[in-house]
Amino acid sequence: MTREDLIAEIKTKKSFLCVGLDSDLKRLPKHLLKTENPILEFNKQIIEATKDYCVAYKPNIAFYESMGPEGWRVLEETIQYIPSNKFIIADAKRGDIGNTSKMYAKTFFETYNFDAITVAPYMGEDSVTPYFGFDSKWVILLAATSNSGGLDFQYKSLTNGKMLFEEVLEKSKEWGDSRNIMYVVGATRADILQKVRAIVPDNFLLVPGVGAQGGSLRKVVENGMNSACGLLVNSSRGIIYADDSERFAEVAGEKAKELQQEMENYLKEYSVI
Ligand SMILES: O=C(O)c1cc(=O)[nH]c(=O)n1[C@@H]1O[C@H](COP(=O)(O)O)[C@@H](O)[C@H]1O
Repeated sequence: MTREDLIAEIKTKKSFLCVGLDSDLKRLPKHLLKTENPILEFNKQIIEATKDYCVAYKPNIAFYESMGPEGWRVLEETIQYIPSNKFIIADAKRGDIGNTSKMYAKTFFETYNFDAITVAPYMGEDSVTPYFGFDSKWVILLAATSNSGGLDFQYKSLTNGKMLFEEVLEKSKEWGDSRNIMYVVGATRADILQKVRAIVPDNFLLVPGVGAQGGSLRKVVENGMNSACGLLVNSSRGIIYADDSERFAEVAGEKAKELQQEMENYLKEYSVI
């Protein structure tokens, strides 16, 4: 999906919500366990219930890989089920030497037709640039992650005075631009979003960490929204596991709608729509 199409979808849906499909057999509503393919059934019902309120879906690959070949089949069928106007992110957090990265890119962009993949930048330029040879596909580089361990390296100062996450943003601007790179900045890191925006004013940011991890959507918007919105805010557990009864999909839809309505207000407040 192109940047123009993504922005158009955000304006049409009045939403910058990404629903995370971190689908775990252990957390599924019990009645689904009787169906032939519980995870696929769960995903389909979640997608049906949330598709009017979001612009993106983010299957976290670990949840599918962990099931072996059957997990990859469920992943493929899930992607096929997602409506074509949605931005689909492979949350795979890959990163390797160039020829291996190229194979990861083929896997997620060609074999599975994702729009974007999350990539760890630690191995540098030649580990990231192989993802750029694909039309309308995106790299989402980890910059300032939402987890507590994110503080171990990402905020350390380098000899040039910059923090490591700032260096990731600066350096990666030499590799791509706002048409093919997004950055992960956790909602729990809203305090550094202004620093992020000073370096990458135009790029989209993937912001996980609202809901279950406690990040504030308002703070994210105040510090990170730009004139094209520039944000995809993810919630996984807060939506998909909001209820574990037979009403789980309905409740997931309600949770997604609540976030969409808050987002619509911000999009209006910041004159994006
Ligand atoms: O790349 C990500 O999506 C990601 C980066 C990050 O810094 N923190 C983070 O939580 N994530 C992912 O975002 C999702 C967050 O899930 P919830 O906390 O359940 O909303 C999970 O799939 C995480 O793997």
